[in-house]
Amino acid sequence: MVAAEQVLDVEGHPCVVVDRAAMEYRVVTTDSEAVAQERRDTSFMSRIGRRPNTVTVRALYELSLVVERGESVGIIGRNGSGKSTLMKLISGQVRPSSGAVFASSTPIMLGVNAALMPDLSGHQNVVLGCLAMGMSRQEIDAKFASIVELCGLEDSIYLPMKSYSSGMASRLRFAIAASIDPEILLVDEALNTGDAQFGDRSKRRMDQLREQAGCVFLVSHSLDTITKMCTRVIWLDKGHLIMDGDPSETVKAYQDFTGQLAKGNNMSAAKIRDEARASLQMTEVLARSKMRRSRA
Ligand SMILES: Nc1ncnc2c1ncn2[C@@H]1O[C@H](COP(=O)(O)OP(=O)(O)OP(=O)(O)O)[C@@H](O)[C@H]1O
Repeated sequence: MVAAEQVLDVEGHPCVVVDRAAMEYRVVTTDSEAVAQERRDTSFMSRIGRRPNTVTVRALYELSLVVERGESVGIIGRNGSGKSTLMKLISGQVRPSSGAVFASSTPIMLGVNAALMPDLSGHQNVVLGCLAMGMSRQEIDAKFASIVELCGLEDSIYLPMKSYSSGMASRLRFAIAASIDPEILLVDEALNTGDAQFGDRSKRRMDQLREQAGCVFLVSHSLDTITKMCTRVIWLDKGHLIMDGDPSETVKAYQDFTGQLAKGNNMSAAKIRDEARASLQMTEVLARSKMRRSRA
């Protein structure tokens, strides 16, 4: 029930608008009881065309967000809460099962955007990856040396990708994605691997990109990093949006929640989560860029 509502006029153009987006996956399972339960819970009509041994995984329940230029949005939550799914929806890697996601320009997800070809050399993959991000051949030639320097693969850049270790491949992927200055930058820290030396170099480039970007989304399990770097924090739990607001307040509530869970106080943890969710200001996206927020 709506207790109070307010209309927000969003100034200028938002960078990202998530409009009632939800994401569910159909997955094969060997748990016959789960399949039977799903059959009991769903209508015959909705099961037409589905494979019989599959169940639905709800990665993200309906969620709306408006992110403006200048915002640095941290996304926190336990394992499996939907953080990477939200990032993939924003980057366009996957389409929502329902709802829509709009972006003012192509979002760049550091580390995973480039789909590399194992039979091609690192050099050829740099060219392909950069072309795919919309760069011209001249721009690629001009940036090639700095890409190689960033990934530190001077000795193997002309060798086939299939001869790279997984760390080397992920460094190349990062360097390709980091070679353009995106307006919308997505960083999923869990996806970035590499040794300590690369860690320093990639962090410097990430800081640079963050400063230049219009808006940044950051997934990290380091709450310190999130508090330091973000102007707004979103807490997700089991696919539900729990909190969306001030970094210190949101991180504190999340820490209280996980602290209670760690002590085995599941009821207290659930209370913290439910109270946070009860005071969440829901965003509703209205036609023609008018956004309305109402307190649920
Ligand atoms: N491709 C997929 N197919 C089926 N289920 C998926 C897929 N990707 C994610 N899921 C499920 O969706 C839910 C959310 O996953 P997601 O990766 O978004 O969580 P996360 O918050 O990023 O987790 P983590 O902190 O462990 O990286 C999980 O239950 C996961 O099993």
